[in-house]
Amino acid sequence: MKTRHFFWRLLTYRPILYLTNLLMWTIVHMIPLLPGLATKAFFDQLEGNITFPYGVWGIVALLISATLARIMFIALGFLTDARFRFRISMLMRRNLLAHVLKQPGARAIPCSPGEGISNFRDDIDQTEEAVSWSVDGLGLAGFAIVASFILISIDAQMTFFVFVPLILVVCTAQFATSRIQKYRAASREATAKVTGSISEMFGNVQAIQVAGAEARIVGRFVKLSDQRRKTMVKDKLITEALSSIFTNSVNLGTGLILILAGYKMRSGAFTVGDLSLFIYYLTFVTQLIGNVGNFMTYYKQMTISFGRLKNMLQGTHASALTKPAYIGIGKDHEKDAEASNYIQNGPINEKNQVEFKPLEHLQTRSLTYRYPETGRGIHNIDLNLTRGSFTVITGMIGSGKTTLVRSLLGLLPAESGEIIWNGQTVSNPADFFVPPHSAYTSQIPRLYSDKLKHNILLGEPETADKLEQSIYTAVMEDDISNLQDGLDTMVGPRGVKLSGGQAQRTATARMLARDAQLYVFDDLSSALDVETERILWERIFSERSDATYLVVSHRKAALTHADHIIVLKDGTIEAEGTVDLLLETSQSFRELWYGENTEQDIITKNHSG
Ligand SMILES: Nc1ncnc2c1ncn2[C@@H]1O[C@H](COP(=O)(O)OP(=O)(O)OP(=O)(O)O)[C@@H](O)[C@H]1O
Repeated sequence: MKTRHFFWRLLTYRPILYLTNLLMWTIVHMIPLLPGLATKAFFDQLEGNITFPYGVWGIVALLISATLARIMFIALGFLTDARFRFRISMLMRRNLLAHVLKQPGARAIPCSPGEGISNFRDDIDQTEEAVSWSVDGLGLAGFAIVASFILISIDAQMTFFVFVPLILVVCTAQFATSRIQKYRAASREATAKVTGSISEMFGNVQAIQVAGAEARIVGRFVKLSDQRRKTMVKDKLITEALSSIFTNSVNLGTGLILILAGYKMRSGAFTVGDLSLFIYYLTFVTQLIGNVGNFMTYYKQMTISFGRLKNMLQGTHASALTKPAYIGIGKDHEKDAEASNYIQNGPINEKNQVEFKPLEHLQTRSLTYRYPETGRGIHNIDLNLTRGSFTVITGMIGSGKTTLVRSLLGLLPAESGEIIWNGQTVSNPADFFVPPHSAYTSQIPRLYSDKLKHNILLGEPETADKLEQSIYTAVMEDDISNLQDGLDTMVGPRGVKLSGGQAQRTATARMLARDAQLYVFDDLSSALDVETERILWERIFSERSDATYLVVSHRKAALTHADHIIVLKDGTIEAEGTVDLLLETSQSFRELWYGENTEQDIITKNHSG
């Protein structure tokens, strides 16, 4: 989609509101034609060139009325402008957020969270600004046409000198366009890097402290800030230079009018009234030039912002940004068919519309995903899970276990292959693999700054039985009784007030608080001791023996329960079968099995091999 199409879609998002806004600002810009003529009449009356029917006071009354009317229309214009611009920016932010939430979880945004925030804030503001400035065009053009007509009829030569600056400025602005784009893109990128760096620093304070890396991190931040300073100065400089060209070319025009008028008035061909009209209109021509210049600059800057917003969409058509949707303000939403659905189900209600199908058999055929950055991942994976089975995926570090689980669940977009649930292909795994079809605990638990209870329920209705049961199964009951506020304990940002094991079990309890056909665990062992993990599996089996399990682990506690084990190596299945079979046939499996207490040896061996 080209920038102009995007721009047009924004203009027509709320057509009546836009047209009302356009009308208000057209009147605001056209009204000055009247006081200009009244001022000319005032001086012509004083000079005795004309006789105005209501005398000098009639002219003064006309001037005051025109000014008051203009003030009123400016006020109305601001009201309509605010209503319009906030609607379009909210629509874009809403649609962008909905898009991010719909993306495969592990690839939701193509940049750091800080850069993402910068896209949401600055690029949308920039777009809103450009669209908002477009309402001045019609009124200013109308003013220019009528004013030129009047001025040419008085003195064509003088009129030329009024409009020379305008022509100059338009040419200069066109010439400077490529520079503006270049500097704006650089300053946006530098700002996004600084924001990204701040968010990374805040998110990793502990890692920075324990590595004693404060000085280096601050040094990097200073470097990024310095780059930003340089690009911002260039950006600001060219913007201000253009604006100064706009203003000064008009000043030049005024000077020329005064010199020319002096000569002409001496010969009596030009009246004081004519001069007042030229000077009066020139003020508005100044505004016209400034506004045209501003609009051109904002439009160019919007082109950059649009490019960055498209990048956030990761290949989805840019019309997704302007798709009409419920935005939560104004009366319009009541008419919006989506509104009631949205309020009940949230922005990604497709998930709730997938028909529930109890699991009998789950397969993957030739499932492949490679990370674009490294080309590593998984290749041609065939999985077979039957109802009630316990399948363990194991393998050395970096062998592709997490990638496999994420690709299956739609958290990564599979490059090729098929996922088949009860013989039917799952077309959109990200929407399908959620409760009640499946529940998932990731390797790194994601907790929110909220009560422990709310972190487990995460929006599920609070039923004491379910909460208690999931806490017990996740072996958390002792931890909760030892916490000062029990289930009401605030866990802090990202769960920092909990130990790694407590956070992992909170995430497990969250998963178990949801009824699901398939439970997927990605490596509980990273934060659980062997004994706690053993108890956890025992409780899970005694309470949910009918469910199906897919578990990433290299611990005996999980491997001994497995009906089927898959050994991954370099993203492909190296061996599969039961513990006994694999102990006989797979060297990698033997290393994992016998090396449980010497994991470091395996890591070293794997890396050196
Ligand atoms: N976000 C990423 N971008 C690029 N490459 C990645 C990314 N995540 C993982 N990889 C690469 O893909 C391969 C498989 O990684 P994956 O995380 O699936 O392995 P794993 O077996 O789960 O490892 P671990 O046991 O450490 O959890 C690795 O070589 C890794 O370097």
